[in-house]
Amino acid sequence: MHYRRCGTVRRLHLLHQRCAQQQAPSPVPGVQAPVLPFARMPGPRRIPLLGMLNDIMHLGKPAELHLRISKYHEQYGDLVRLQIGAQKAVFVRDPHLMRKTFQLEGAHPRHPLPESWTYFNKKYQYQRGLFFMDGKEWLQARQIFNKPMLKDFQWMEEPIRGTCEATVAHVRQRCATNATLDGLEAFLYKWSVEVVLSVMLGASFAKCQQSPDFRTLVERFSAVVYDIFRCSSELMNIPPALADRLNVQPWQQFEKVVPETIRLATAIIEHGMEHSRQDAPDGLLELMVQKLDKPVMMRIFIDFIIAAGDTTAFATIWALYLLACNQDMQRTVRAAVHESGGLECPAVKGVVRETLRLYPVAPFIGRFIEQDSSFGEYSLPKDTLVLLSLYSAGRDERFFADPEQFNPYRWQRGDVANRPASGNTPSASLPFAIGARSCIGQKIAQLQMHYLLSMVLNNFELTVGGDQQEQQQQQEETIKPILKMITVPNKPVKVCFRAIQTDRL
Ligand code: HEM
Repeated sequence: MHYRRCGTVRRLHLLHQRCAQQQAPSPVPGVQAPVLPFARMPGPRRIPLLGMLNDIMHLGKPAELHLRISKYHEQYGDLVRLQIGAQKAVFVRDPHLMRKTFQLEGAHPRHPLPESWTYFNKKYQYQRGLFFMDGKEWLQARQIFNKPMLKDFQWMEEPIRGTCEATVAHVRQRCATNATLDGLEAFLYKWSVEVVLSVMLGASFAKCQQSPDFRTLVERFSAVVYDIFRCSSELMNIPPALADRLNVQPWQQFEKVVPETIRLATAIIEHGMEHSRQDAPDGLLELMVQKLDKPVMMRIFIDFIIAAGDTTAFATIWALYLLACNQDMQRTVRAAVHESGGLECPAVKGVVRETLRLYPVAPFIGRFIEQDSSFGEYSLPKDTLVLLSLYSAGRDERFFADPEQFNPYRWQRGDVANRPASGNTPSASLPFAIGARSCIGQKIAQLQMHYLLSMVLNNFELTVGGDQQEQQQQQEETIKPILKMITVPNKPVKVCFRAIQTDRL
């Protein structure tokens, strides 16, 4: 599938780059380039009288923020200064400065939080998990999970593989009569929730799954976690205090589903603990029970599931979509999976990296800067919010050759043919962030996506949009990424899974 940057925009971009180069202070060997004041950083002008209203208007529809920011980068360059309400903010597209952002985050990195959640947490004095913690409390909790989840994570392979096998068997059943898997989002949500539960409970998860009560709990739990995503994304369009005051429907629903999630999560944990293998505990829950009080354990557990649900489900939808739209590449990757005989061959890893480059689930990772610093040629005041423009950087031809092309092989070392003259720049795509506060679920997400995609390629041929060629073309042409907290398709993606003869999973 090709998306091409329009010629005029590209010309404007090159023109701007040239102007920026001309304006930049000329570097004299041995002499540090002068640091320009923050106020000189380019960006759209703020009209003082309109203040906040102007900020909101020039940012446009929240669902299209990634496009608006891309336009600003075309217009102003790799750094764009913006005032968002009272907050000084900078959008950055340059890979070197994106990495530098994580060096400026300090020992207890702070990131922006979704307003609907912070409002809700405050209203109900509700304590949350890792994503919402700060300072020492965050660091203490985080240190418990770094080693088992990011460093020595091999123990997670078995439970995750088991859950993916069960999911693919389920797809086979459901697609036996109708190749289009209806309700793909909800289906993959349940899979994400089950994967995290299998990591939490270890081998006991399969045992718990034999109980119909437990299965009903998990089913219900996945549904409410999905509801949470739906309401919070609708609440993006309205300040939460106003949503609460007007008692709008998504707010009412939000207030209903959050306590329900807690109730169900408690029931699941209690069931899991009751049935866990006391002789050989092998899940994360065991470690949490040893190291954390029950209330803290609960909130971290629930937040793992909330963080896992939408991110992995939608990243996988995008991966399936890209494979389904690119038939030749799909066949090549399938052949590579067959040849490797495993579930994590470089081609499949490339599919995941490529998917997250084109559709970064979190398109604007943010960090508040800990102290006055220099940033490129500018100074950056303490507490400035730096936002990484992952969507724009991932589609920039300076960093990726033929950037709109889905090419999982560009990530393989030594693949000279697919490298741009200036080289591929992997650090222009940081979908899980880096540094002390990067995604704690990165390995879970990667393992589960590698396994599921390999199994799917072994078992099915993927197409989009239904049986008719016309329907397929329509889906390819009209599916666009929009922001609903994370990057999602603007309408449901229809993927057809046509079973192929195989003796492997
Ligand atoms: C494709 C899937 C995923 C992507 C792209 C993703 C991306 C991210 C990113 C970019 C962050 C950093 C956000 C920031 O600092 O502002 C983050 C944080 C986090 N992620 Fe993920 N994530 C994914 C899956 C998961 C999964 C499966 C889990 C389950 C454990 C998870 C749990 C978390 C948690 C708890 C945090 C907060 C960490 C902290 O603040 O210390 N994520 N994720």
